[in-house]
Amino acid sequence: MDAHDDETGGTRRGPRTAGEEPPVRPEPPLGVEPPLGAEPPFGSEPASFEREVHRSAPPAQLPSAARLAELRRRYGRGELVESELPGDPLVLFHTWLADALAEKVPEPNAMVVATVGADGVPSARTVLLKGLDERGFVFYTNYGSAKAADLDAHPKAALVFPWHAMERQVRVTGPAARVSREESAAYFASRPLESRLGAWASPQSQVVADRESLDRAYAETAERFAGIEDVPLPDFWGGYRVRPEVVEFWQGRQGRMHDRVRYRRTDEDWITERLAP
Ligand SMILES: Cc1cc2nc3c(=O)[nH]c(=O)nc-3n(C[C@H](O)[C@H](O)[C@H](O)COP(=O)(O)O)c2cc1C
Ligand code: PXP
Repeated sequence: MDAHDDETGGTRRGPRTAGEEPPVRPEPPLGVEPPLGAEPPFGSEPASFEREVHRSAPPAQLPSAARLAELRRRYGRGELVESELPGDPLVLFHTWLADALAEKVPEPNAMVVATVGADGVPSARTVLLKGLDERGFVFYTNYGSAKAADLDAHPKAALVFPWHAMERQVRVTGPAARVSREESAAYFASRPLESRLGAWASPQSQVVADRESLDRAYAETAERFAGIEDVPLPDFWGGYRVRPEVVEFWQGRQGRMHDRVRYRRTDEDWITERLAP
């Protein structure tokens, strides 16, 4: 069964009909993900990124403004049909996440989290969604980070799942609160050792002298916990849960006449509304 035809998903996908233009350019094949845990160990020779991007000459031709202006994609993979939408936005979210996983969207659980600082300035950055249930969307971070300071000042967040390959976007807004220490500890214990050491070693969002000082901090942390398998949860690290109050689903359509459906939480239920694209 085509995942988009799932009745609970409220979305449709079908072949292009006669007379429709083909996409401007065929999509390149998606990269093959290495198996989990296949990354080289911390401190080993980095991937070719640094050599290729930072040490080589700049590309002969930078994209011109005109070329940028021509970059666009014509959407038309699916549609959102109100009569088929589930009453609970999390049901639809799960369907869309499953679709993104099935299509091997890279990092399908990556989401942009926007926060507002005490000074009213917004900030946004990518984090990974690590838990989801009726209570909300969970991510983990350093409680001394800039985003944590923002959430201390304004405990509300906006999330964006940018599933471009699916021609889909999901937006979520709601209050954000720290998860329990037990929940953070359970998640922390599930992380690879090197990431647990990294959490201890990195004063996230602080200015540091140079790369070497970070590497030194990591090496000192590794030494401090040498032989200890159960590296404990730092008290400055843990999760946030964003309780969805508004969830908007966006499906790209032709002519920029996209489908947008917004769910708004009421005392006992959800209201759905269609928004203009
Ligand atoms: C794909 C991706 C996933 C990331 N996941 C996380 C995450 O789950 N938690 C986190 O603290 N930072 C994560 N980061 C790093 C953040 O984007 C950000 O650089 C860091 O949290 C510091 O943000 P802040 O200074 O605004 O607090 C991720 C970055 C990328 C590109
Ligand atoms: C700094 C940082 N903390 C936490 C995470 C969350 O992911 P994980 O728990 O899988 O390392 C990431 C993911 O890139 C990250 O970069």
